[in-house]
Amino acid sequence: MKFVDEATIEIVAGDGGNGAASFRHEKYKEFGGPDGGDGGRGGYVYGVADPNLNTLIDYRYTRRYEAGRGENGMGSDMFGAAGKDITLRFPVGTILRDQATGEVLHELLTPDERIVLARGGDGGFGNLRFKSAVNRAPRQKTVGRPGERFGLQLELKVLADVGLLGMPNAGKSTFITAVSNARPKIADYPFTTLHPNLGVVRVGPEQSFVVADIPGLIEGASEGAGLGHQFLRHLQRTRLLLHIVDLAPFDDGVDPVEQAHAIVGELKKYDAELFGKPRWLVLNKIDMIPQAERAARVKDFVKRFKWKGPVFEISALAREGTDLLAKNIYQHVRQQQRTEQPDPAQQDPRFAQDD
Ligand SMILES: Nc1nc2c(ncn2[C@@H]2O[C@H](COP(=O)(O)OP(=O)(O)OP(=O)(O)O)[C@@H](O)[C@H]2O)c(=O)[nH]1
Repeated sequence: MKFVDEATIEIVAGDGGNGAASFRHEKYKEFGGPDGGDGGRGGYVYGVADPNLNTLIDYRYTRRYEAGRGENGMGSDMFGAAGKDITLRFPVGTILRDQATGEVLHELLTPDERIVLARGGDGGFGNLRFKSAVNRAPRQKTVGRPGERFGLQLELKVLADVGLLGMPNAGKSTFITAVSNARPKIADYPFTTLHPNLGVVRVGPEQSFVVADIPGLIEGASEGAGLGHQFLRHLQRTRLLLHIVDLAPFDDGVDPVEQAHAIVGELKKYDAELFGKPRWLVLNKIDMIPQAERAARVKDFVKRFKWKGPVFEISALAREGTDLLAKNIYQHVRQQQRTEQPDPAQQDPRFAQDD
């Protein structure tokens, strides 16, 4: 299955309602003045960056999004009601492009950011507006203006803060499940991660980060065997890599140190920029190692792997050590984020913040 991260939709803001041409009907008065009200404005289409969404999959099924038309004006000075606005929710990291030109209109980078996608048309004027000293009974009225409409291309560029590395079966999916709201498919055989798993990890009411595994980063992936390359662009902003190691592999004769070296070798070939990111070692499945042996196993691994960076011991399955790790990750990510705020000057004025 391909990771769905692109969709094209049609955005249709509401047309304005027409103005009315009407005259007052009053008893005993032959010619009442004009009383046709204006049409209502058409509904707007808004876009919001929703931190709880991870994919654009829904936009593959429903392609057309239309706001309401403004009501027509009526007699007795009645103005038409505005058309109903609609709000489309996109995952944080969605890039919006004009389908016709391919031009990037906006990138939704900030959680809960709200923008105008398409403006509804203004309502037409009723004949009330055309009354003047020389024309007391105008029949003029205007029709509502059309709402904006265009094809919108969506591309989800997931801004993962943390990338997961590890051999198949190391427990990456289980780790994401343990700490985040994602529900990746988990199976007890290698290569289950054929598309990237993503999760938003919340460590407090307003504190979260996005974790994503890096699929197919196994031997051969750097030659294009896996889906890794496709996914690489989603990891451009990764601030930390977690190298997850199964410290208790089932197969006899499998040395976790050799496996860990293989991953690092792959990473190096795969992408120099990723290789240069800060990396932490996460020793998983410690629940399978008798308590008395754990310290020695960890020490032995670190020594033989010649590892000098941070080390965490966890059981993703039993959720041991996972909260502590998540809190440490958050602090690290936060520190780095402070120095990398998106530049608001890059935003298209047509899509300026709506207030
Ligand atoms: N005992 C134990 N089993 C674990 C732990 N973490 C993961 N597992 C098991 O290891 C197997 C593989 O876990 P996954 O989370 O699918 O591993 P993965 O690294 O995502 O594997 P791929 O999707 O193939 O890349 C599953 O049967 C998990 O239940 C752990 O901490 N302790």
